Amino acid sequence: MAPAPEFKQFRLALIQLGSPTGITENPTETQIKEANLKHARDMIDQAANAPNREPNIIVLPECFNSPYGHVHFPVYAETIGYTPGQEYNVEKSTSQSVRMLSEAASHHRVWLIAGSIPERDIANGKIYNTCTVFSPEGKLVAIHRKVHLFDIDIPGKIKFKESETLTGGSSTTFFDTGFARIGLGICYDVRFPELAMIAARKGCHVLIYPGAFNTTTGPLHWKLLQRARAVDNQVFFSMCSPARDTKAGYQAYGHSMVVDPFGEVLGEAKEHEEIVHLTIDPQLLHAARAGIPVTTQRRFDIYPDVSSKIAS
Ligand SMILES: O=C(O)CCC(=O)C(=O)O
Repeated sequence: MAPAPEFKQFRLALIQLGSPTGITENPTETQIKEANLKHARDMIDQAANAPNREPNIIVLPECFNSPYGHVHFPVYAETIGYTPGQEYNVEKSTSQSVRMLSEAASHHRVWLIAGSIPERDIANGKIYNTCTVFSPEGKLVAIHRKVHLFDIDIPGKIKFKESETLTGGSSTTFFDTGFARIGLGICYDVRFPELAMIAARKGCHVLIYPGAFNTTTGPLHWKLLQRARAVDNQVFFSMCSPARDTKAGYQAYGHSMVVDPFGEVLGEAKEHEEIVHLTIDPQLLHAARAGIPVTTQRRFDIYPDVSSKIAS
């Protein structure tokens, strides 16, 4: 593994994306996707052009091009065809989302962590919840397929079963910029500390998880989990949500945020559409690690089985 780049100060913008307005009544799926993509593009422009706060990284939320729900994933899924470590030809991509996102990243010369979209793998026919990452040259440089599928049932509150149509990814993902190593996850992945821990051990300074919690588990755990992952690993931790749409079948919690390596919330949106602009200062990471040196105090001798299933 290549050494992590030196961690330098940079600016981050989280787009808490709302639903597009002005869609015709009873729109087709094609019209909904086109409106979602156009709205995302407009908001990327807005984030990139913020005076005196031009970001180095822009983040979109989970499932930004489709409604959120297992019945929608197969309908909205696009084929990407990315192989890690191999050059990807965006011009030849059949994914309209990938083409739009690449153009937006290169137009603004910005890193783009493009939330997630439903992805169909042409080789096995399976559908994944996939985050794509674009460099300031518009190159697709990484994808993360949501590893842990959101299958929950809280009687009377919320039942959701992504596994009815989705398959979980099978790798941890990070990528290097000129100013930080960034680790990725998607939403429910935040509940599994091992994923964040592995990314931090591999040298990630900042972990970014597009997400879409709901109005039941959001108030309970959204902030708690991000603060926990930040403190466990002494890294910056951020999740970017869609804005809450009270007319949608699935109401996202909102509250996109960034937590620093001490566990303090650096910035947080409310429920509506909003762009959170923040500066990420490496000094906070260095100060947390120097003052509370857990990163050098670990007792690997007593927890070698941390990532193995313990026989019952
Ligand atoms: O973990 C939760 O409570 C919510 C997860 C979620 O909404 C998702 O994975 O999409």
